[in-house]
Amino acid sequence: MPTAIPTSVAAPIEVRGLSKSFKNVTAVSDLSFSVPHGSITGFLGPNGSGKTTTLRMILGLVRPSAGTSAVEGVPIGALSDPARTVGAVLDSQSLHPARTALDHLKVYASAIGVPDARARQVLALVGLEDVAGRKAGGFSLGMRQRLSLATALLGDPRILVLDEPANGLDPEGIAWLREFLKGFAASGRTVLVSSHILREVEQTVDNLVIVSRGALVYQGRMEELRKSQQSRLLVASSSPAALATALAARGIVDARSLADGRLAVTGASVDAVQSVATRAGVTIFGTVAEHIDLEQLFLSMTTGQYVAGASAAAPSGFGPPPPAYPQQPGYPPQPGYGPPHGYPGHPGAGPHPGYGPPTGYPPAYTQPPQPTQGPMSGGPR
Ligand SMILES: Nc1ncnc2c1ncn2[C@@H]1O[C@H](COP(=O)(O)OP(=O)(O)OP(=O)(O)O)[C@@H](O)[C@H]1O
Repeated sequence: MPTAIPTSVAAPIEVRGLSKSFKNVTAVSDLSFSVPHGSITGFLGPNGSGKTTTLRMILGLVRPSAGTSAVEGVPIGALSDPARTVGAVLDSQSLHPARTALDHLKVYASAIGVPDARARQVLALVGLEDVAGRKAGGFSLGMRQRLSLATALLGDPRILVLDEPANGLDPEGIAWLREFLKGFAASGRTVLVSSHILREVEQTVDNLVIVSRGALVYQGRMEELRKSQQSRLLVASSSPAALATALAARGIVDARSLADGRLAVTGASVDAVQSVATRAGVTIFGTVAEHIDLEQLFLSMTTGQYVAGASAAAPSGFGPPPPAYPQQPGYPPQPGYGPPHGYPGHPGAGPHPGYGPPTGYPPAYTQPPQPTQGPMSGGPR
């Protein structure tokens, strides 16, 4: 049985109307979202979309220009036991190169008031026990990432905040991280992990917050986003307007005119469109099925520069690719975000070897009072 993790009634992380400007740069703009209990929430957006700034505001390392953020219902500075509550990895480069992995962890363990023995425990959790005595300066990027993660785990936190942890990891490292995070969440804990590549975290996260230019463009479950991937037919015909009218009369209402004169029809088969066209006296010159995958959806939400995969296969003479794919119904930011109803545990995310109960994750222990230094790797900037 997993160790019971005491959870607060409040969401693990909640931000409301958060904004940050640096001189004339607006990094984050009126951002609101909440991270549900037990979720692995992906915080996604292109480079420069304000992810790091947001995470730093949540962690109390950057002062917001407006808005608030709360960890388990209170501003991070008001937490009575910050190291037990939240661990963070913001920058894996900030390790002392001359210090061994074990010594590095002991320094931080002492700073947050946990026993030295915890340093070896967390090294084992991240698979670095064999290099405990090696200097961090000689570590690969992947090993540094693991050591930073071990540092964040020292306080046995209920929440992990990770900024682009997959950066520079090879596929094996990414797969390891995925299993590690799933094990962490399966033990009832919560993860907020940022990335600029949806594909990188697609198989890891079960909840998403997507930002573009500092503002929210989507918040919801990964499953919902997956469901919204749909195919549409691009139909070239003698009269797109007449075809659209005839389709609408048969209940096929999602038909949009494209700039190249084709009609993009969702929710109908080629045969159905052909049959409606024939009855309406419209000649069909050609149809192309177009599938929208998650990455394209992500691009359309964050940059509006969706490139139609099917356009290359379109019959010649149909002009340029269609314009940006319109935003899906239900995607615009919705007011009043709260934790989704009936948020389930991660499907199939059971205990994993090397992490998670019953074998990997050690039972919680009582810590002495917290000193001044927090559990975050990398200091305030
Ligand atoms: N200390 C700062 N001073 C001035 N501008 C800043 C500062 N920190 C961030 N910015 C700017 O704010 C914007 C958002 O940056 P931020 O690092 O938060 O984005 P990001 O989504 O984390 O990007 P990346 O994935 O590239 O790290 C960028 O335009 C960045 O240049």
